[in-house]
Formats: sequence, C-alpha cells, structure tokens
Amino acid sequence: MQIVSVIVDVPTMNTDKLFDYLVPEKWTNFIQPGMRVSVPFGPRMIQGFVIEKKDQSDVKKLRNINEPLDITPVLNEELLNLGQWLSEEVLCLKISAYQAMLPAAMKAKYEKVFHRLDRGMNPFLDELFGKKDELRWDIASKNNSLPLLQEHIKNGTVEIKYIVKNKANKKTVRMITSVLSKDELLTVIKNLPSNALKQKVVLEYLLNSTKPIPVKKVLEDTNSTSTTIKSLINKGYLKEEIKEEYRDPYEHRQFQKTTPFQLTMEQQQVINPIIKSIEEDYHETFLLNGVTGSGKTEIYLQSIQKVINKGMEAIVLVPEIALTPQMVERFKSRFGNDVAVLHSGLSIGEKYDEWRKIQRKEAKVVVGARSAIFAPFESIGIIIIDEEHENSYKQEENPRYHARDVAIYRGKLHRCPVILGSATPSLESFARSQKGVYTLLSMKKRMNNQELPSVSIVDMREELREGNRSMFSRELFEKLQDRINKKQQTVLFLNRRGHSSFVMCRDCGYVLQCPHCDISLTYHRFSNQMKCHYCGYESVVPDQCPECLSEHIRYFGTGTQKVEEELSKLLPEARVIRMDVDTTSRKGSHEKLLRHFQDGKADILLGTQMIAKGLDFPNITLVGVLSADTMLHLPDFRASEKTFQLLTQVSGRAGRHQLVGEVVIQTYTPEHYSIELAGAQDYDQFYQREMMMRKLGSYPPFYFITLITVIHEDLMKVVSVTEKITKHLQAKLSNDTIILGPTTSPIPRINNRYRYQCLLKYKREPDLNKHLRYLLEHYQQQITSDGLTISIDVNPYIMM
Ligand SMILES: Nc1ncnc2c1ncn2[C@@H]1O[C@H](COP(=O)(O)OP(=O)(O)OP(=O)(O)O)[C@@H](O)[C@H]1O
Ligand SMILES: [Zn+2]
Ligand SMILES: [Zn+2]
Repeated sequence: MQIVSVIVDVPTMNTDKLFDYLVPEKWTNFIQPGMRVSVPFGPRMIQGFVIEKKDQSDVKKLRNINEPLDITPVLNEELLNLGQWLSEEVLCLKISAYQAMLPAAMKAKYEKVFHRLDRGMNPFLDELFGKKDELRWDIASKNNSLPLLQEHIKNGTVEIKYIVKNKANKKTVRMITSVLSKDELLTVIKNLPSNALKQKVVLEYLLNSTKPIPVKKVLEDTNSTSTTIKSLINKGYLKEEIKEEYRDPYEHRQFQKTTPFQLTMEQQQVINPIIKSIEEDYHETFLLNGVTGSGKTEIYLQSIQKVINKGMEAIVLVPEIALTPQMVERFKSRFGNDVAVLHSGLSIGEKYDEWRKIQRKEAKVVVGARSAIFAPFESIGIIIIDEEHENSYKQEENPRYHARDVAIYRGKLHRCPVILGSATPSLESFARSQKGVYTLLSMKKRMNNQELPSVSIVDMREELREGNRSMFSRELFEKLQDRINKKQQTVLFLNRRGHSSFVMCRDCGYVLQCPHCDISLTYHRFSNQMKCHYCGYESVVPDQCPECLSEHIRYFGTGTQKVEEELSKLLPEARVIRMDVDTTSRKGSHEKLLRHFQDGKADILLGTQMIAKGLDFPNITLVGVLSADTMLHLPDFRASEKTFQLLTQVSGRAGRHQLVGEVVIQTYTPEHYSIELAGAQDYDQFYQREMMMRKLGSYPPFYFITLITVIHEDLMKVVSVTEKITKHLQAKLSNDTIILGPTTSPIPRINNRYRYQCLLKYKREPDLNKHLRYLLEHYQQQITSDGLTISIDVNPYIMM
C-alpha cells in the first residue's frame, strides 16, 4: 500500500499539518515528494504538496489522491525542509511557506463545476447541460440556474465537483516543415491544379527551408490562411509540430560581451578569502562594505565566474527597486544566456519560464528580487545579497521572512560563501561583523582613486529667513545652472516616503482625513482627487474647509510633478526626465527613460527612491536632495539609519568616473547626526552614534524584537484580546524581557478595523515561538470565524 503525507492548500492553523492519502496503483512509482497533487478535502478537491511517502498510516479510512499535477517534483528535498524550518522560524503556515517558494503561476486555481449524474429525461437539465456532463459554476450562475440546481443536488441528480486548475501554462508555437525533398516539391508544385494558387505560394515559400518555420510566420509572409496549410498537411506534403517556447523578457536586447577587469589591489584583497571558500567548499558569511563606486559588482561577477567554472550555480539578490536594466545588463553581458532574471516587472508567464530555466538547469545564475532566494538550484556555489541593508529583503506579509536569514541557512547547507554587500551595511550586520560572526571585507577607495563627491548641507530654514521661498536653495539652483551650461547631468532626488501631499486648511489647520482610517488623504494631482493609500478610499478635493468653511484650503507637500513644474518655470531650457510610479508604471518605460538619460537626451533626472541606487553614468556630476529629513520623523527606530543610508546611496551617484562630483543636501534639521554624518560620508562614526541610541532604547542589535498586532472592527474586543495576550506573555517570559503594551498602533485604524499592539524586546527567549503559537491556536476559532487578525512579526521592519 502506497501512502503519501500531504500539506493541503487550506490556510488555517487547524489544517497546518500532514494529511495522509492513498496512492492508486497506477501512480505508485510516479508520485514523488515535492510534487503537487489534487486531493479530496471534505466535499472539495484542493491542491496539496506531497511531503513524504510511507507504507503505513495511523488513520483508518484513507481517501485516494485525485491526480498528480506535476510530472517532476517542483520542490526538491532541500526546499521541502527549508519550508518546514521557515514555518517554525517566522510562525507561518507550511502551505504559505511552500507557496512563497514557487512562481505565482503555480498557485492553485480552483474551478467549481456541476456534474450531471442522471442521464434520464429532465428538460431543465437537458437544456442546461446540453450533451455534456459538466457545467461551469459561473455559467450556471449567469443563467440564474443556481436555485434549481440546488434542488437537483438535494435529490442526487447533480453533484458539485471542484477541479484544481493549473495556471502554469507553457507557451507553445506551431511549426511546419515540408516532408518532401526539393525535387519532389517541385513536381508537386507543377502538378497542382491551376486554382490552387495559395497552396502553390506556400510550397514555393518552403522550397528553400529545411528547418521548421512557425506557422504564424508562414501565414504572414505568404499572405495565406490556415485552411491552406491544413489541406497541405492533410495531403501529406507538410508536417506540423508543436514546439515549446520560453517567453524571454530580454529577447530583443543585444548584450555586448564584457571581459573581467584587472582587479585593483583593494579588490584583489577582498576577493581572495571569497575564492578560498569557493575552492575549499566551506561556508562563511562575508560582509563586503565598500563605498559607492568601489567596484563591488565586479567582485560579484568574478566570484560567480569561479563558481561557474566549478560547474556550480549562483544566486544574486538585488533590491526590487535596483533591478534596473543597467544591473541586469551587467550580468547578462558577462554570462549571457546562463542568467535567469526574476523580478516583479515580468509577467506571470515570463516569471514561470525563467523559473523553469533554473529548475531544468538551463541557467547557472539567477539575478532576482527577494523571492529568488528560493531558486531551485541543487549545487549552489555562492549566494550574493547586494545592498544588504535594504528593507525590501524582508517580506511584509506571510511568510514574513528575511532573505538574509534564508541565504545563510542555504549557504550553510551547500557549504558555500554568502556575500552581503553594501556601502552602508545595516546596523545588525555591521555589529555581527564586529563580533566576528561575519567576516568584514572593506573597500574604502573608489575606482581610479576618484574622490567621493563633496557634500554641502543647506539649512532650508535659513533660506526662508532670507526670503527664498522656492523649493530650491540658492546654492542648488546656481549649481543646476552651472551643469546645464557645462552640458553635464544632474540627479534630483525627492524623498517621498513618509511624506505625501496632503490638503490643509490655512485658516484652521484642518487636514483632510480618510473616514475609514486614521490617516490623512493624499492629493493626486493628475486626477485631482484625494486618495487613501491604505484602503483605497477616494474623494474629490473640496473647495471649502469642512470644519470652518474657509475657502483657503489647498494642498501642501512636494510631489515630483510639482518639482517638475517649478523647474520648467525657473529653468525653461533644462530637459527634465521625471521618474516615479506614475511615469514608470508601463512595462519597459523605466528602461526607456534611463536610456534617454544615458544617451544625453536630458539634463536632469528627477525622481524618487527608484533613482537612488544602481545608476552608474559617467556624466552625472551633481546630485541634489530636495528634502532630506522627511523620513526622520516616522515612528520607527530605524528612521535615522534609513535616512543615513539613503542619503549616502544617492550621493554615490555623482562623480563615479572621470568627472568630479558634488552633492547638495537640503534639510530643515541640519544638526541631526544622520544628516550631518551622511554629509561627511562617515559610516564608522554613524555606526558608533547609532549604536549608542539603540543601546539606550533597548533596540536591535542589542535586543531582538517581536511585534504583535491585534486587529478587529470592534475596539473593545481589540483592547481585551491584546490585554490578555500581554498578560499571558508576562507570565511566561523571563523578567529581563521588556513588554510594551497594550498600546494603539501608530496607525490606529485601517479600513474601519482598529489596531492595537504589543512589542516584545528580549535577549534570550528560547521558547518564545512556542508561546506565540499557543496564542494563535487559542484564538484560532475567532480568527477563522470572527474576523479577528493577530499578526506576529518576528524582527519587524515596519512598526506601523
Ligand atoms: N578593476 C576594475 N578596473 C576598472 N574599472 C572597474 C574595475 N572594477 C569596477 N570597475 C568599474 O567601476 C565602476 C564602479 O564599479 P561598481 O559599479 O562595481 O561599484 P559598486 O561598488 O558596485 O557601486 P555602487 O554600490 O555604488 O552601485 C563601474 O563602472 C565598473 O565597471
Ligand atoms: Zn478650516
Ligand atoms: Zn482609508
């Protein structure tokens, strides 16, 4: 008897365990762990992952699996174990861990159908089903036939079936070739009846080709129809075949092959220990701390080359926002078709195809955003995380994992190096390098010994005092003019995070709020509407203050559009490219805008976070930061760190090649240490200062933190559940652990649901996850049926 244990696609705590099923004889040898199967679960068919095979089960009456959904396993043994580990580490359901590892196309899609059981005479069913046995739910619903069908289900003439659909479809193309020799073809053509003109054209077209040609191309080139082709196939002159084709997002791009650079002394020193660990097969985590433009990417490329030479594979993670065409190009130009790329700009089908290249070992290197850490490689020789300090490596929904932790887990298993690279490492990572947990590798010099750009910090309060009301300080404006005269390029950076355009009454100070969330509405200039970024609520912009009826109500804050307008007034001759969510939402637009800038078709690149990273253009000699401190005031203990990192990153875009760079940072709080030290580009000093603050506040890296948020529409309930959770943990956890709460969350209400939280700070709580799991189980009933949400974030990056 063949039995398999399956994790089923039902996302609740109750079902977060293995269910046993029998494997019908015909599939005994076929079914393997890691395959997806469809299985009966209650009255439905659902998708599941086979975790293990066994001969015995404690369950008496087992049901059969319905059918396999894969030919080969989609999760290998390593990934199956990794999912188990992940679910324990971040307290998520196993099914969500496994789903996170696969491309979206492989998530189950369910279809409900009615199945006719009685073939007798029934006019209603005859009409509804026609000659078929099955009828799709949505069609029945459209016909308003559901109530009558319900009757038939009750008396057993119809049943409901659930079908698990595979969304993961492969792209295929129809190809044709001639099966005749050239001479035979010529004879056929000669003997064709005179009215078979079209057939003649097609056969003549195929005279000179021996390889299969896509049908589509033949039709286009000969201006014929598929009927013509079909009759030629029927006559036995042509042969048709179906070929699978990858959707290649970079199909139309040419990549010029690059060769490795001769490494500088500093680069050589840094790469030696990495190569040693590749050659001698041991795991080590390196923190590669190199200033912007010091040549970190070249270190990655040459290390990967070593790995490929050994016949092994490489994973490279890049923050989503930095997965620019320029970045992809650097890898594709060095390794050609060995590179697969995974990021959110690809369509579902393209992602699926890139993933399959990896699974089939047709790619050696994957360059991708966070989830590429689960690439199904089997002999990994190196894992690289570029810009390791980026918060986007933490997933902010279940499973709430951090790619860095997964990287180190896999690195240990594969006995290979893990490289964390950054000009501004996260405080946690740098602290670990100081303690010797990670090996620190530093590069302090830029290529060609080019100086880091000089930074000047401008106090915008001073500007205002001296009568300058513009969003540009006099210094920045002068420099902007100067670059335009010199035909050099400028990057203007506007920090939008934590800073949106809101509408305020100038008389009474009233700010327009979302009626469902305790947060102000954002003004959208293009549609002239107010929008809530949390729940999607929209309203028109009022021309009167709802509070005091004053007409002096208008929007504040600086959006990229507003800056663009101002630029066109002050510097009408400047050619500006604006890059933000609005101008880059269309596929390929990001790439196009950057190419424009690179080709010198613009003087100023104006943008948000998305231009802070990865840009490496020789003609950029000025970087202006319009509003350095907007992030500083967020209720987040990492606010200073984020500000420092971002300012350093943006500044690093200037003067990377021959020309010298300058940076102007505008701020209202020039005395804040994160701005001052970003200006001085002094990471070490910043690290010392910030560590002191973290120690004072009992924050990471001195303490671990876990954030519990309770959400429900009934405020009383939220308060009482949070209180009970806090009490429970107070009783269970050690006295050294700090428990803050219950308190309202920084955003107290989203979409009419109230939010309370409890923050844990601890040095050692080996049983914490056990206690937390107990709480989740305890509230399971209310979570499934009463709309209660308890979100647990181990090592949170968003404190709202
Ligand atoms: N050994 C070398 N010889 C000559 N040029 C090099 C060498 N290494 C790197 N470069 C070039 O120097 C420039 C900066 O290098 P790179 O972009 O790799 O730096 P980085 O540290 O990754 O920068 P950032 O973190 O700021 O993006 C690039 O144009 C790169 O091609
Ligand atoms: Zn008012
Ligand atoms: Zn809202």
